[in-house]
This record gives sequence, structure tokens and C-alpha cells, in this order.
Amino acid sequence: MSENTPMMKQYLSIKEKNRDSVLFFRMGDFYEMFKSDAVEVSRLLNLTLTKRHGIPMCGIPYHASQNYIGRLLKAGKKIAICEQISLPKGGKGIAERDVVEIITPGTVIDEDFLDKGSNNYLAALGRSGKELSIAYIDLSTGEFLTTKIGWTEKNEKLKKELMRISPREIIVQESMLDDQIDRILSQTQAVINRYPDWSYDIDSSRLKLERHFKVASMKGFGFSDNDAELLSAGVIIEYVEDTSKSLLSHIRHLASYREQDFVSLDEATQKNLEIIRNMQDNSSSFTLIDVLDYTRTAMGARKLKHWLLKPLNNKIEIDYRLDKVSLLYKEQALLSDLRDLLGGILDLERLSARIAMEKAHAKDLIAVKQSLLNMMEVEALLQQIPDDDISILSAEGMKEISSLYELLDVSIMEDPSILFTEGRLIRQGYDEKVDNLRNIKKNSRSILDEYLQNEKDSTGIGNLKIKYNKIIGYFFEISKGQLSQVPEHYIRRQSLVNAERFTTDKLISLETEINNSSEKIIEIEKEIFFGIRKQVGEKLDILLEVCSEIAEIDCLQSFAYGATIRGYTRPVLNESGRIYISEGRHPVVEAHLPAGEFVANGIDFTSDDKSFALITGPNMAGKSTYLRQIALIVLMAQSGSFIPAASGSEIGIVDKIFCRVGASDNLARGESTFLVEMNETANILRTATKDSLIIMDEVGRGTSTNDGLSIAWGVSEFLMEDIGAKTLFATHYHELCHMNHKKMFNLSMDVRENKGEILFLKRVKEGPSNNSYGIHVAGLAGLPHSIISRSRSILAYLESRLNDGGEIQIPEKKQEQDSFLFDDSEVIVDEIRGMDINNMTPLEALNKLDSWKKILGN
Ligand SMILES: Nc1ncnc2c1ncn2[C@@H]1O[C@H](COP(=O)(O)OP(=O)(O)OP(=O)(O)O)[C@@H](O)[C@H]1O
Repeated sequence: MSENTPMMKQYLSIKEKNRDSVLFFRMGDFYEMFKSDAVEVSRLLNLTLTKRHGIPMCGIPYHASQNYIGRLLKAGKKIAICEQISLPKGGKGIAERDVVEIITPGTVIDEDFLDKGSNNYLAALGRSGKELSIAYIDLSTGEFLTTKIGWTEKNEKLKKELMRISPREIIVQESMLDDQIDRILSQTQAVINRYPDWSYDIDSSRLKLERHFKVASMKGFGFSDNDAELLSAGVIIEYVEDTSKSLLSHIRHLASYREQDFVSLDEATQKNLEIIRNMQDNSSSFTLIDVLDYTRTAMGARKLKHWLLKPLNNKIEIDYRLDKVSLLYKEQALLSDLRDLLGGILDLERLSARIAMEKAHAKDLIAVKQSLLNMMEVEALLQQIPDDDISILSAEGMKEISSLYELLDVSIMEDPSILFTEGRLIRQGYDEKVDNLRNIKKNSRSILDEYLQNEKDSTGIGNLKIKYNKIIGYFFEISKGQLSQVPEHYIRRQSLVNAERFTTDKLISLETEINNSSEKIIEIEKEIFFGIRKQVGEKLDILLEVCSEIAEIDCLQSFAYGATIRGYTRPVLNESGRIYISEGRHPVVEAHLPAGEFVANGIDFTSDDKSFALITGPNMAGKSTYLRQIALIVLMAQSGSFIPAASGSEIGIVDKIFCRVGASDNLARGESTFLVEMNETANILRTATKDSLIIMDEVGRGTSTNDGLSIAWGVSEFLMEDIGAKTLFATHYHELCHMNHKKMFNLSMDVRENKGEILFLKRVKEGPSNNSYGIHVAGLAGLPHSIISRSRSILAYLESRLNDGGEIQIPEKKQEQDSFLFDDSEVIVDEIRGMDINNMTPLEALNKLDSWKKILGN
């Protein structure tokens, strides 16, 4: 095929309009790709690349396309599906072709390409004056949200939103891209589409939304005419309409939200607390969701993620959830039945989207039917609990769901085909026409026999026969001797030597019916099916509403079940800021330790005067675990979950949670680790309030000791004096213990020393730690004995000099120190020789003695 063939010209003109997509060009039973698409796709999918007339090409069989599309989507590609719309008239010329659908990572709705427990979001970003407009949609569920943030604070807040939303695809207004935004976007896993400024216009966005929602104004949704939130939402609707090219009736609502509607968890906090993904491999293992997710439906699993990433800050709403969790927790038998029933509910949210987009097949409707039945049973079960609020369906809703169920039950076959080209869709007894046709198809011989018998009786021709041949079809054959008995309406078809062949109108119509019944059945069944699907589609409102209720009840039962399995208790919420956690545990660390091995620790923030806990203690003693456990317990409580703590623990509702870890490696971001640490710290100092909870783990360690210590000191003072947020600050700078600020209290991780061995008790005690045992841990980690000894002697010197207030002079390293034969005692002897005993206080001498004992390991 050369560039000049009509087919290639057609290809090029379609490709021209779909330049950013891989064009799947349908040719017979194959999708073909040409030129640069072919080169790229053959590489990505490992296909054979061929050339015809110098044009690179590769192809895939159309019936196997799903698998290839899935792999291309994973690779971040968009795929334009170009079908043959009509075949050439009279067999001449080429088929008419057009793009019927563009599948992109953010707009795909096919369950094969989606992760059940996660939303698949497409986001759009645009600038409207002093605001950044952010909207996102999950086309597979119909969820559509929008928000705006101040332009000046866009970097931090955008990072936070994108981290939480985790979109698969982002449309971004070109002119708002700068180095910062570029970097933020490149850190997401999303496919980025840059859109020119002219496609971002508030008026046309509003009009598109009004047209889509069929409303005269967006005010009914709570937006003013020039609301920045509409800007990106309009761009999304246009993009989705262009790509999916199908109905979007399941997108029924655009909801706006504000940062202050929920507990704010910025990007670093979401990461450091390992809520949805861990920091090691970005997977969900060893995360909070991994431990808490006992949901039984995909809808519930998705909602639970939302709940954990958007904890509530309103006591009434939190108590509402906790009340329900308590109810279910107390009714264990019912909880178990509820879990069984929920397990039989399929992803009705995504099924509804497929119905709305006219993509649902008959098995999908069977899944809907099954789910409706279970939903009704869930409702019946919940009715047994004496609480009106724990219901998923109103009486009216129940009626609608039940009639929908009945419709599907009587109309759709139990194990139907997923295709529309082979019948097997409609249940026997639902439609007379289908039944008759099936009858005809199945009983063609007996129908003919019955007719033959009738004719024998009416004509009196005893040996009348119906025969068949390919040329004339069915016919009566009558021997010459009986021709006088042939009725007038018999039509002569053929004469033989001894007989004549006839047909009748009835026989002709029977024959056509028999021949056409298969095709007709397929056609009629398809038509009836589409009608039923449409009827279901008309009930989307109630379906989507009940989906949301099911998702909620699933999250609540998941909390109740998790509490049962893991021994969590109900927190007592308050609005006065008191936090008192007794016997708290880290939910994730605990879950991965043998039962009973986790050492419980609490925190007491019940006095306004004491808002700052400074935590010291050796490495490996459990500081990080302790800090995060406090944040996670508060987050769980405000999400409506029971908590891993003794009963009666109090949680004062917080507005923001911050969790910072000092100088973790951020090379991938191309920023200095220390710079990142300071940026993040600055963000806390700017945005935290006295109602916030701040966790700082070794902040300041990314620079030299003196700089780090000074920064940590300054930051701590600012947190105590200017912000007053409840803070847990873990540090290796023991000097901070001497800050002596009235709001501060010291905690440390308890350690037991026994014959030179150190036992980490993982228990938090009051007061500062007196040693950091870093060198000991280094020894545990396998550093050579020579290095450990040398480090000990340096440490001893440093400590003695610091105590003296004198200049620090590291003792010279001896050659032998490199060898494993080096003896610690030599260092000590050396030291003793150089000491000026007359100028030492008794305490200094005692400290020296202590440090030598440690060097000697006893
Ligand atoms: N309360 C606890 N009960 C039982 N095991 C714990 C507890 N806290 C922590 N651990 C375990 O101890 C190990 C060290 O904990 P963690 O990382 O919190 O120590 P750390 O003091 O922060 O150390 P570093 O300063 O080196 O970061 C972890 O493997 C953790 O699983």
C-alpha cells in the first residue's frame, strides 16, 4: 500500500485528526497500525513490524484487541478506535471509516483495565485569575468533583491534591506550566495533556456544563457564574464527550469541596504516614489501608480510601459514623451475615456507568440483578437493628429496586451471552415472538410434520411427502396417479417422470420462518435487550444513590469487623483539643508482629500548657513508630474508625495533621534533601494552627550538627510560642531537652542495659533519654569492630571536651585501629595520660569513667 492509495489517504486524514493517539485502523478482522504508530506499538507490544511499499505497519486481530489496549493504556498511550462504518457500495471503492471511541488512561471504563478498589480519575487544571481551578472525574463511576485554590499557595496545595487524587491522566492549561508545576506533574504517574489557553474559557466551560446537566444555570449546584471551579470542570466534560463519544447520563452531579471541609493532610503527610501506599515500593502492603480494609465490595473499598484521605473534622459527623460502627460491632452475628451479603454485591457503580454509556452486556445486567437482590436482603437485615439511620433504602427506593429486580429476573437469561451477535439473551417466556421463533428453530421438523398431516387429511392424499432440496427448498411430491386430488392453491414447481413437485404459500412462509428464525432471534433478542437496558438506565438515580449507601455501610462494617479482629476500641471525641491516648498501638506495625508483641504507649495532651512533646532515645528504640502511631490513631478516629488503644481514649478533633521526616532521600525530585526538608517545615509553620497535630521526626538532621540543632531549636520554639499546635518532636539532638520551655515536656524511649547489651523496651517514659546508643546500633548493623571502637573513643573525646567547654581535638587515629586486633584499652590509657586531673570537677571525672566503661562494653 503506497501513500497514494485511497486507503492510505483515508488513513492519513483520520490520523491527522488524532495525532496524539495510536490509531487502531480497522481492516477486516484486524486493527492495523501504520508509520510511526506501527514502529512505537510494535516495540511496546512486541509485535512484528513489517513494511509494505516502504510503509511500516503492524496489526492485531480485532477480537484480541482488549489485551493490547490494556497494555498500551498501562504504557500511558491513548488509543483511537477507527471502525468500518459502512462497506463499499457494490463492492467497489473502500469502506467508510471513522473513529468511534478514543480510549485514554483517564477515561477508560472497561473493567478489564480498571483496578476494582481504586478510582480512575481524569483531572484538569487551569488558571482563573488569582485561583487555580482543579476538577476531576471518574468516568467509570460518575463521580465528578471540583475545587479551587489560591494561586499564591498553589504549589503545596496542588501537590497535596494530586497525591490524594492520584489521577491517571491530567489535562493542564499550557500557560500555567512553570518549572515548579512541571516538576509536580512529573512526580505523578499520570499522562499529561497540555491544552492551549483558548480551550480554557470560563464562559464556554459554564455553557458546556449547563448543556451537559441540562440546567439553565449552574447556580443550582452551588456555583456562581464566574466561579473558578467551573473552568476545569467544563474542560473535563468537553474532553470526555470528545473521547468517549457516548452518553454520559450517569454524570449527574458536580460537587465542589474546600480544603477546610476535611482534615488537611498535605503531600508529605500522606506519604510519611503510609496511608494508601508505602514508601518502599509504592504498593499498598504495610499501609494503613492494607490493615483496615475489610470491605466486601469494590464500591466500599474505593470509599474507604476517600475516608482515610479525607478524615472528618466535624464531631457530629464523626460520632454518626462511630455510632454505626458500634451498632454493628455489638451485633456480631448480624455483622457476619451482612458481610456475606455484601460479598455478593458486584460493582454496581461501574455497572451503572456502563449501562448509561450503553456498553453493558447481558451478563452485566445479570450482575446488576444479583446485586439488587443482595441489596434488598441487606436492607431487610439492617431493619433488624433498632436504628432508623442505618438503612440503605427508603420504602420507595425498595419498591423501585424490587421492580427493577423483577424486570431483570423475568427478562434476562440466567447465563446469557456477552455478545449481541448470537442470541441467548432473553429468557424463555418473556417475549412471545422470541419464544415462537425459538420454537420454530428447534421444532422445524415437527412443525413440517404437523403441516403435512393437516394437508394429508384435507387432500386425502395418503402418501403425501414433504421433501427438501437445495434448489427449490421444501416441496410436496405427489405421484402422477394422485394428481387429480391436488388442490387448486398448490403451486407447481417441478415435473418429474412419475411425479410432480408443489409448494404452497404456507409451506413457503414456514420455510422462510425456519430459515430466518436464527437471524431473527438474534435481531429481536438484541432489540428487546436494548429496551430493557434502557429501562434500567432510567433508574440510574436510585441505582447510584443505593450504591453510595452500600459503599458507606460497607466501610462501616469494615471498621466494625477490623475493630473485632484487631481489638480496637471506640474513641471519645471532643472539641476542646484534649488528646489522651492510653495504651496506643501502631496499627500497621502491630499487625505485622506476632500477637501481643507490640508494646503499647500513650500520650497525654490534656493540658493546654503542655503541647510539645520532645522525644529522645536511641536509634531503633521505636521513636518513629510511636510518633506515627499517634498521628494514625487520630486519623483513624476522625475517619470514624475504632482505634488501637485502650477504651476511653480521648481524641480532640484536629484540623490538620502534619507528619515530617527529616531529610529522607529525595534525589528523584532533583532537589537537595535539606532544601526539601526546610520547604516542608516552612509549609507547616505557615499553615499549622493551634488545632493541628504535628509530627516531626528528626527534622534538622539534614545539615551540620550545629545548624541542624539551631534550626530544630528555633522551629520548636516557634511551634510552642506562635502556633501552639500539639506537637511530637523526635530528635537526636539531646541538647533540645534543655530548652526548658513551659509548653514542652520530655519523653524518651526506655532502654535497658545489661552487661554491655542494650535492650530496646519500646516503651515511652517520661523524661529525656541519656544516651543515643547510635554506635551500639551501628555495631548491631555489622560495622567492623575496629570502626566501632574508634567511634567510641571519638565519642568519648567529644563528650569530654563538650563537658569541659574546651576545643574539640579528635585523638589521632592509630595505625592498629584499622585492624581487628585493636584494643579499646589503648585509647583509654592514651586519654588518661593526656588528662589534666587538677582541673577536673568530680562530676567530669565521673562522666569520663562512665564513658570508658561504655567503650569497654561494660
Ligand atoms: N512499640 C513497639 N512495640 C514493638 N515493636 C516496636 C515498637 N516500636 C517499634 N518497634 C519495632 O522496632 C523497630 C524500630 O522502630 P523505629 O523505626 O520506630 O525506631 P526509631 O527509634 O525511630 O529508630 P531510628 O531513630 O533509627 O529511625 C521497628 O522495626 C519496629 O517494628
